[in-house]
Amino acid sequence: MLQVYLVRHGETQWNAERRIQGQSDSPLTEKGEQQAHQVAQRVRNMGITHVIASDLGRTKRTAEIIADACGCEVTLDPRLRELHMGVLERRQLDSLTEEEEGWRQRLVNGTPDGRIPEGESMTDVSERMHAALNACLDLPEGSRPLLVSHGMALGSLVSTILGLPSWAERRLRLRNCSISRVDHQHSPWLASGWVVETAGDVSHLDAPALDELQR
Ligand SMILES: O=C(O)[C@@H](CO)OP(=O)(O)O
Repeated sequence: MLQVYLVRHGETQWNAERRIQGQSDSPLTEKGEQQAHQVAQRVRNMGITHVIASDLGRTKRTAEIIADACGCEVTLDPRLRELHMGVLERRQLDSLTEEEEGWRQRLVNGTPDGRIPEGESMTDVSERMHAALNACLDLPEGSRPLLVSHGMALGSLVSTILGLPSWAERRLRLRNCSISRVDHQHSPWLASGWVVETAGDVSHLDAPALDELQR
């Protein structure tokens, strides 16, 4: 049975400032670096064979710290990027106008194909996340990959595996450097395909950062 670990990157400067990142980027804070080391300690003896990360700086840095501890290389996969948040990227959440907040709400509350102008829909992000996850099925027998990605991207993946709409990600708390795990099972009795083993585990972190959108 293929087991795939899913890790959200460490806290960034803009997470701490409640600034929307999407496919824009900001560096890990000191706390974010510390969280990445704590995940690395947690997974270093778990037999991870591949560390695959979104190509944004915050995920790359988190992945490097984890890969270093696991003795593997980082591979980049742009399909693991965060949802593109269009014209609202780089903006501070509390500075949004009523109209802008409306775009964001329509997106997170599941208006079909809702998107921020110039951004992606939740369906777009969950489709590319599933493609990246399914690519793990082509790895050699016995592989145990760990993917480093983002809050909404991972949330939409886990939600849709559960059979929920992609915007159910708002109901999942995937904090910075949380670990989730999904397994691919073949079973004549249970559901075949991807199943969720764990979501949002932060027991390895001494001080979980508060998610910027959940404070
Ligand atoms: O892009 C962002 O601002 C947040 C949204 O949840 O995602 P992440 O910090 O996981 O990249």
